[in-house]
Amino acid sequence: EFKLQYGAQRTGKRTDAAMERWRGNRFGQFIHWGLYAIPGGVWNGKTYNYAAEFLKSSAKIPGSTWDSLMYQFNPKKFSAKEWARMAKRMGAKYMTITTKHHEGFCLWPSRFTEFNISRTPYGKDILKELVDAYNAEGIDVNFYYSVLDWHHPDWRYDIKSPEDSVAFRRYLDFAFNQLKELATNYPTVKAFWFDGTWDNSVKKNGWWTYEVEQMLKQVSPGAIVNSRLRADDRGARHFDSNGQLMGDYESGYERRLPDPVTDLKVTKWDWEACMTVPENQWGYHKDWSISHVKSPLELLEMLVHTTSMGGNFLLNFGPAGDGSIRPEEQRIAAEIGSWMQNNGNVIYNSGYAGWEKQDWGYFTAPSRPNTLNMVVFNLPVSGLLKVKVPAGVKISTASTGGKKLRVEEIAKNQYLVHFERKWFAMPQVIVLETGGEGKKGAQYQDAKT
Ligand SMILES: Cc1ccc([C@@H]2N[C@@H](C)[C@@H](O)[C@H]2O)cc1
Repeated sequence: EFKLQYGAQRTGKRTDAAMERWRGNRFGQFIHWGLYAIPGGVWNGKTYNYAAEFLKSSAKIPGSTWDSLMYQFNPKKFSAKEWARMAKRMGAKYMTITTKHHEGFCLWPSRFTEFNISRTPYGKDILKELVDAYNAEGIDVNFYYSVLDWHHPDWRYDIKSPEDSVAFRRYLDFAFNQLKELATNYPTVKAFWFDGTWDNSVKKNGWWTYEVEQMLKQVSPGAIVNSRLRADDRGARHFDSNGQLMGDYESGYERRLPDPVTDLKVTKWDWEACMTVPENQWGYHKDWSISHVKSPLELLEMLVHTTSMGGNFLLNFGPAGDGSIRPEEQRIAAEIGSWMQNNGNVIYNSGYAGWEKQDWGYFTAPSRPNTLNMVVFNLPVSGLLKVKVPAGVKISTASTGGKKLRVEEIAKNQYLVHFERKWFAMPQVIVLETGGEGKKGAQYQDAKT
């Protein structure tokens, strides 16, 4: 055990109302929007295949050239209300917006840098427009903030000299002030999503990450921070040197999900996975033909998979420089939304059931006791859905769309739910009622071999 000053401040899940609301929201919309959306991955007629929000580095663009994109930022098609309505139709309960990505450009009129929205032709406070529009739709807003800042002269990747220390301390003060400004000026914001904290400079300043967490929770009671903000006294990140999760939820799953059989450890804490629609594009890229683009159903399965393991799913949208949402993303919002309309109850306020994963799909446990959801993605040709129950649990009924299904106990703690043998265009939900005692195991004999 290490004696830590800046390690985990709590063990176990937070149980306060703000965290229960964040947990119950389950499904969020990530939005990456900044100057990078203007070139959209193309520079001087050349398409760069790496993530569009990294174009400055992949195309080796000088800082002054990149920063002058600010004078072009004037999204004629931007409507915060339209974005919020689309997110509402999709069934998102929260939205996480990049207030400042690695490029350092701020979507709000920050007092601490000129590199912000007020100096663009657009001029207005985009963050306020988004917070107001999404909150008006009943959707919570969270802020993404990149500690890594390519624009700020005092940013350092590592601390190699006394000058680095002095400069980086100025940078940490700047970032602290910006975060306090965000928490103060946008009081309805519920959570802070930190990124760009992997460099040695931040790892050597775990104290600062601890102070930021404390400040945010003082300025904004109930505020939630992700584990990615945090480094401890010894530079350990996400989990402190004693293995305790720092921050309020684990945010290590980026473009990947935990395995429902081998990664069940994640069910012990709150966590969130964030996901791109293409293989690796967070900001708007003009050419999506360069990689696989996930379909609405692939993404819907990821949402259910995540819920089944007690996590939140943050699905990314990258609006174009003119503020429009590309057709692929509109279709995703519409198709996922059509299913969530009727089946959101298997996602919202639902989580890990603790039952063994089966091939046909996922279990989710609603807050109602003695019921369980089966979300079927892979219907077997037999139409028979295998269910293994924890010892002593009995399934009393199974129904889909209010219609009862035959439930057959075939071995100790094992059932088959008899489902229809036909093709379905969307995942099917079966509600199980449990309770009472399973039949005594006596009638099932183990083979003597
Ligand atoms: C190597 C790497 C650095 C930063 C990222 C950023 N984290 C995601 C949440 C996006 O913001 C991406 O730009 C991704 C990969």
